[in-house]
Amino acid sequence: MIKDVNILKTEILSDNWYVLRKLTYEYLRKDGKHIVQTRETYDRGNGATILLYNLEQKTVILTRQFRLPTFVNGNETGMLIEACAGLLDKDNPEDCIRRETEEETGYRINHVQKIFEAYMSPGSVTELLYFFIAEYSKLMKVTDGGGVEHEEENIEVLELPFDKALSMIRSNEIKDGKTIMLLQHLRLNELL
Ligand SMILES: Nc1nc2c(ncn2[C@@H]2O[C@H](COP(=O)(O)OP(=O)(O)O[C@H]3O[C@H](CO)[C@@H](O)[C@H](O)[C@@H]3O)[C@@H](O)[C@H]2O)c(=O)[nH]1
Ligand SMILES: [Mg+2]
Repeated sequence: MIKDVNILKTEILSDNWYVLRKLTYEYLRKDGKHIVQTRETYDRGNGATILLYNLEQKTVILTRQFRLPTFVNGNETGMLIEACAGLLDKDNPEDCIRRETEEETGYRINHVQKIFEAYMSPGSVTELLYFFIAEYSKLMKVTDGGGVEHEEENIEVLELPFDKALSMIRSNEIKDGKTIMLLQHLRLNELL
């Protein structure tokens, strides 16, 4: 247990798209000694993610898009299957996820259920991610989705049988943390 954490110095190493900081801080160790350490934090704000599911069809809506960080780290095509997600900007998490759902998947949803929140990479990334689920039906489809044109998001929308999506975790075709957590939540709670 450490306590009395005190930030002594903040340096901005990069402030381009998101912000990379170098922080020097001190804390009180349990033996009473003050320790000084330096760590970097990557701040891209907070985010929200959602899994849309249909009880009758036993299907879920996922997206597929190119993710450069995965391409430079072993993902041959760079394409990643993910639950719909987006950064909060100035919205609250619920408004954000409704907006992102319509932009990325083309479904206009109203009732969303928050299930939990999680730090996804707490050793270096500040982001807190808010997790939601919601039921969808064909009637809620209002556009093709695909993401925001001017941001060149090029998002494909996938409708998959739930069991197929679960098997794609085991086969490593789905290897995005938030997506695995959401699919497992549905199974653990016997929602689908
Ligand atoms: N020009 C430019 N665009 C960038 C850069 N970095 C990111 N972007 C773009 O900024 C947009 C952000 O889209 P969102 O839908 O708001 O966020 P996201 O990238 O889908 O993030 C979501 O998923 C992440 C990965 O799982 C989550 O970490 C995050 O919380 C969020 O839920 C994307 O079009 C992305 O390509 C950059 O350096 N330059
Ligand atoms: Mg997104």
